[in-house]
Amino acid sequence: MSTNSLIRRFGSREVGPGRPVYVCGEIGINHNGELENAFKLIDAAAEAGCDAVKFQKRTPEICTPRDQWAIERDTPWGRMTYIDYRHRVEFGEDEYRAIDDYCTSKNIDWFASPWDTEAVAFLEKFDLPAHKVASASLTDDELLRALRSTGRAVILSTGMSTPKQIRHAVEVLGSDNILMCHATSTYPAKAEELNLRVINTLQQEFPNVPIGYSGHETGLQTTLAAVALGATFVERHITLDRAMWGSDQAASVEPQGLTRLVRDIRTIEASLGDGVKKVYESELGPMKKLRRVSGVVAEAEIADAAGEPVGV
Ligand SMILES: C=C(OP(=O)(O)O)C(=O)O
Repeated sequence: MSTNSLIRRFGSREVGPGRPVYVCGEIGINHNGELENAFKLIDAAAEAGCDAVKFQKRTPEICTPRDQWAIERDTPWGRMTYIDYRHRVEFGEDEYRAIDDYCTSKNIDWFASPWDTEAVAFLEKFDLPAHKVASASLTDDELLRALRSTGRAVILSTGMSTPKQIRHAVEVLGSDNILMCHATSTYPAKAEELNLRVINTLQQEFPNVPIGYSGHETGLQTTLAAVALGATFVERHITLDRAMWGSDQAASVEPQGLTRLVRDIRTIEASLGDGVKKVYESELGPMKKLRRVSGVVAEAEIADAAGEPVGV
């Protein structure tokens, strides 16, 4: 199989093996319904060097079970019913137009996970690089069919899903223009339940699908390990402040951490190399100084090493 069958086009960027890891800051609903917060999070993601920010788009009447609409809860905006709260944290078209313009001005992609088919139609008003299927929606065939029909790249998240359910979702979506991410759907996820080797299991089971990682853990090390294991894109929730009100804030990365995460991802991907054993020109000096053969420096060996890569 040619490597190119594993490359997905996201607008002007390419995602897949051999391409820079595509890093997405998941804003989700951490903006708490305030456009100003969304802009600040976009600033943080762009400054950190992320390729994209992501949102979640729901039609509250469809996504909220009818028997929960009237349940009252305390919120930063006072006591309100659950359905009113769901509307309060949802952006409409004007806000997304402003987000679209803002992201363009910052040269950062944005896209979203639609949680229902109306949300797909809503997002299709914009020229987005991709759509995402949240792990919770993996078994929603109607949603998957609607996403397939957009012709855009679709990122399928696989938390809380069995291998059989994942295979079925791939059948519904088709494998030509999808990417898949390994995820554990707990918030925050424990290290012992991240099971990062599943990244390699998915690579083997779906050899023509680029595999990435959607993390909900605290800390950054395990997301960096996912990159070392071959994740071609990475998503982490981002927040302005982990202490802010909202269910996802505590398991999110703050701006400083995001900057470190992207910096370290870039270092790791540069360090992974191409896997071909070679002697670097920069090693010739140390070789001359340090390597001894029968008490003398092996001049011939240096000359040899300066040539073609050495096969092993
Ligand atoms: C919840 C989402 O994704 P994941 O399952 O990857 O966390 C989402 O993208 O809305």
